[in-house]
Formats: sequence, C-alpha cells, structure tokens
Amino acid sequence: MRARSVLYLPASNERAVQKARGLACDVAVLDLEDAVAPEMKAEARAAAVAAAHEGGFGPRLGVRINGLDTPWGADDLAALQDAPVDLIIAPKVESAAMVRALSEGMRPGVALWAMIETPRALVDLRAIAEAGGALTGLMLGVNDLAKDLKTGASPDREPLKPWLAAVVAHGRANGLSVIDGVFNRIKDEAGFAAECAQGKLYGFDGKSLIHPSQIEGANAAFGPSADEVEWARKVVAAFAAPEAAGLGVIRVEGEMVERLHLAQAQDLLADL
Ligand SMILES: CC(C)(COP(=O)(O)OP(=O)(O)OC[C@H]1O[C@@H](n2cnc3c(N)ncnc32)[C@H](O)[C@@H]1OP(=O)(O)O)[C@@H](O)C(=O)NCCC(=O)NCCSC(=O)C[C@H](O)C(=O)O
Ligand SMILES: [Mg+2]
Repeated sequence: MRARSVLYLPASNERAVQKARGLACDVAVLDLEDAVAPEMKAEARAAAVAAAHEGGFGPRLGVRINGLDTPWGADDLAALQDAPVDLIIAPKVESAAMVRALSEGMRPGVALWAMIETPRALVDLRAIAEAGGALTGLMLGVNDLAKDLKTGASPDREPLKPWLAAVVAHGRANGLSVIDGVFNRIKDEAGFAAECAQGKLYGFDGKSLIHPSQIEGANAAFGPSADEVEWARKVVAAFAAPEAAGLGVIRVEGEMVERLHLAQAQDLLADL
C-alpha cells in the first residue's frame, strides 16, 4: 500500500485531528511523542484512542507512541490494543530486541514502523531491519539524528547521505517500506520539493510531513511522473509484441530493456 505522504499531527491538537480527516495524505500519524508536552501525555493518549474509534482518516491511520523506555510508552501500547489503527510508529528504536518487545505488545495485524533516529540505530541497522515480528517499515528521524550526530546544517543533507542510502538498503533487503524524514521549513516550497526529489532518488517510498501544505508535493514527488508512466506503458507494449516472444532483452527507443524492466514497469502501472 502507498505511503507517499505520512503526515504527523499532535494527538493533543483537536483542530489538527479534525482537519486531518479531510486531507489526502496516505497515512495520518497521531503523535504522542515529541509533539506532546509531558503534562499532556495521558490526555493525548486518550484523544488518540477516541479519534481512532471515531475514524474517517483516509487510507491508513498510525499512532506514534512514546518509547518503551519512557514513563509513557507501555501505557501507550496498552491503550492501543483495542483501537482501530493500522500502524504503530515507535521512536528511537535501537535494537532487534526493542522491535520484538514492541511486536509482542501489539495486536496481530497491526504493523510496526521503527524510527531510525539515533547513532545507535545506525550502527545496529541491520539487526533492526532483520528483526521481523510486526515490523513492516523503517522511518528516518532526521531531526533527532542531526541532533545526536551533531551534524552541521546543509542545504542538501550532505552529512546524512550515507544514512539515507543505508536505511533504504536495509529496508529493501528486508521487504520493508522506507519513509524519509521531515522537512521543517513549512514555507520553503522549493526546498521541500528538492528534498522530496532527493528522497525519491535515494529510493524512499514517501516522506514524513508536518503540515497539510506538504501533502500535495509529496504525493506528486513519490508517485510516478507522467514520463515514467508513459515509458512503463511502452515497455509493456514492446514485450507484448509478437517479435518480442521468447526474448529476454529487446530494444525500445534506442535503449536496452530486459525483463526486469518489464517487471518494474508492470509494478509501476499496477500501483496507479
Ligand atoms: C508546525 C505546526 C505547529 C504549525 O501549526 P500552525 O502554525 O497552527 O499551522 P497553520 O496555521 O498553518 O495551520 C493551518 C491549518 O492546518 C492545521 N494543521 C496544521 N498542521 C497540521 C497537521 N500536521 N496535521 C493536520 N492539520 C494541521 C491547523 O490546525 C489549521 O487548521 P484550521 O485552523 O482548521 O484551518 C503544526 O503544523 C504541527 O503541529 N505540525 C505537526 C508537528 C508534529 O506532529 N511534530 C512531531 C512529528 S515530526 C518529528 O518528531 C520528527 C522526527 O521525530 C525527527 O526526529 O526528525
Ligand atoms: Mg524524532
């Protein structure tokens, strides 16, 4: 299922919760972690459970819980046991054991996305990605990562590039969804578009978002472009032609095309 646009909103913000119901994001995530002040944690948890029961959020609803090593994480997980959510997002996952502990506390059928946002998670990325259980996705947390790595500011995320590639590689190797991190400058449309394009280039399925104004750009950037759709149709048509019967490789508009490209084209068209 598509996850081009993954919109966070504080579960404690009633107005944002209401607004999210009418938005075109692929996943809405009610946040219980960093967007909620410590004194509001219990109230936000109850609001998230109530909002989930009320429903109306579009394709998929997730809740980002607090870490199990905080005073709130276990209660968050327990409160979500009977709530109709599709996804639980766990912040600051640092080990396979953490993935297993989270999975054991979840209702079967609910998916887990692990946030990769600490240096320890980078070092143990392989074990986390291979942990199994309910894990179906990796989500980059660029704010925490930049803070803990002590990287400098950079217009094109220069210091994070190895980790963008590593998260995609470990995610793909294990059949997981891979979601890029947030872009904080809400008004910087050009910067956001450039970062979406970069995320797509690295192989991410979609982007974490913080404001409704970012949804349309993310859906466009992480969906196939008109040119990609046109090319996919040409590849499928070329392999369907009688002269391609029995061939593993053909030439389409001057380019070598193999059956792996046919499979890629068929996948792209199936997702439309
Ligand atoms: C960043 C914001 C606090 C800005 O809020 P505000 O100034 O109120 O925005 P607007 O006035 O432009 O809002 C216009 C309307 O849109 C609604 N709205 C705003 N944001 C959202 C949202 N995310 N989802 C749904 N609806 C939203 C407002 O309510 C207005 O509605 P209305 O008045 O009815 O028209 C705010 O955008 C915000 O809180 N964003 C989400 C912040 C968040 O969840 N952060 C935590 C996740 S990101 C993170 O933690 C990163 C990661 O862990 C890492 O380490 O990198
Ligand atoms: Mg974070």
